[in-house]
Amino acid sequence: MLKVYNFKDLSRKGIEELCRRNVDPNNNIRTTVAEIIDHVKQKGDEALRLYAEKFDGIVLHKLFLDKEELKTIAAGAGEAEKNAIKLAYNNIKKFHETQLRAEEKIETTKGVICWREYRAIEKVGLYIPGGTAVLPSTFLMLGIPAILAGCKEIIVCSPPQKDGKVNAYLAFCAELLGIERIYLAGGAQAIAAMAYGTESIQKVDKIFGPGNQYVTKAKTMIQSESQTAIDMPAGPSEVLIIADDTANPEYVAADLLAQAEHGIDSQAVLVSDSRRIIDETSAELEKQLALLPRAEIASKAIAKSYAIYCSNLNEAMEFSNSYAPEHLILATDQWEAISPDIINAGSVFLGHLTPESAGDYASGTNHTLPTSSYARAYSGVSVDSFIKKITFQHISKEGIRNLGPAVEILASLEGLQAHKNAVSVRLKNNQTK
Ligand SMILES: NC(=O)c1ccc[n+]([C@@H]2O[C@H](COP(=O)([O-])OP(=O)(O)OC[C@H]3O[C@@H](n4cnc5c(N)ncnc54)[C@H](O)[C@@H]3O)[C@@H](O)[C@H]2O)c1
Ligand SMILES: N[C@H](CO)Cc1c[nH]c[nH+]1
Ligand SMILES: [Zn+2]
Repeated sequence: MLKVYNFKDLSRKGIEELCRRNVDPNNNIRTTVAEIIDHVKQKGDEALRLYAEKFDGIVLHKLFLDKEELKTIAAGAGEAEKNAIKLAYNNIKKFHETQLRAEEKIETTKGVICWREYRAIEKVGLYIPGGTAVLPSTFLMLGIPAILAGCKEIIVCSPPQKDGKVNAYLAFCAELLGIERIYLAGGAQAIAAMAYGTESIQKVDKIFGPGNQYVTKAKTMIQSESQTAIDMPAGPSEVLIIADDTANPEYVAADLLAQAEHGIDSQAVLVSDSRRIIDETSAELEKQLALLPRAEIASKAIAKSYAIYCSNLNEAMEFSNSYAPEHLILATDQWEAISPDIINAGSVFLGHLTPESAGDYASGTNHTLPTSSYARAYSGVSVDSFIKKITFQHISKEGIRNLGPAVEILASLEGLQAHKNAVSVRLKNNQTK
């Protein structure tokens, strides 16, 4: 069922081809998204209503749900589900709290003190996907670090469901997080609204959150022209599993399918030095797929996925680093020995009993992660994503005497006299006073 490539037969170009995903070769997505962005810029709320009708099949009179409405909707959430959400909330909070650490002040030269302080980004926009599946877990993954960082304005957008509302679990997350409003906007139009502002949605400084190819393309497009930053390109989910002979094919297949069921553009890759594991995982995939409610979606994603047969785990890791997966699972007893060789990955799951789903929901790490090989350069969302680190310095009398002459020379060698003067006038006063 999985198409198998032999690593040693792959040229460099062949590897590059296999690692390429979710490109938009004919610019179809770009063209659609550009139109949507333009329309939202020109027509504001009117465009949001039009797209809600076109893409989500709902005529919206009001574009948001307020605190009272969210409270009523949240009352429909069951106790077991609320308890699971609370457990996830506590673990995610515990893990993210450790990320807020003040840095030390450093005396770089006697009398010259430099340090960094963080300040929260004031206005942030969170996008919670809700097309093929509503993801309350994403609300926790974005809301918790935003609140820990101290962001003042948190705008939340999610596609309206068929009843023109959001589901009870999303509403319950809003209650837990103390977020009093959810805007009913999805797709590229929600991103454009947060980037440019409309009558009801205010422009934000940075947009966060995963989404399908339309959402991700919109994020990358608005960042170059709207003065709104983005967290990263966090598109269709993907997983790469390195599995050796110690792996359990039942677990490996289940982990591949867990990401495949997100959407038809998801990708699940198996890299193994064991032919047996590849064959048995393929058989397991067939078996498990047949039982999945979202089998149609998952089987389309699996059809675009593949396995790589390698001679050893070093080759497997070489392929994985080229692929730069959003999620990397090391399904081997050797995970401790090989994990230092990981160079590119969004989030890593070690050993046979660490399913990727644990990180998706409740272990504590963030599930908003770079896809499409952006894990080469981006990290997943964390509290850091919601803050800016500002540098400070203070120079004393002694400090300017020690540092000033070097700055004067450096300014001269760059031919920047005014820069030099800014030091010279102080040195002159410092000597005479
Ligand atoms: N990388 C990550 O961290 C991460 C985390 C969670 C989810 N995800 C991914 O997020 C994605 C969620 O996708 P989704 O579709 O379920 O929800 P979504 O909320 O991202 O997108 C739904 C919206 O897409 C728009 N849309 C749909 N078809 C369109 C079309 N033909 N033209 C223009 N706009 C269109 C509609 O406005 C709709 O409301 C999945 O691919 C999942 O794998 C990624
Ligand atoms: N796997 C997704 C990140 O790619 C996150 C998620 C949310 N719900 C389930 N899974
Ligand atoms: Zn998932």
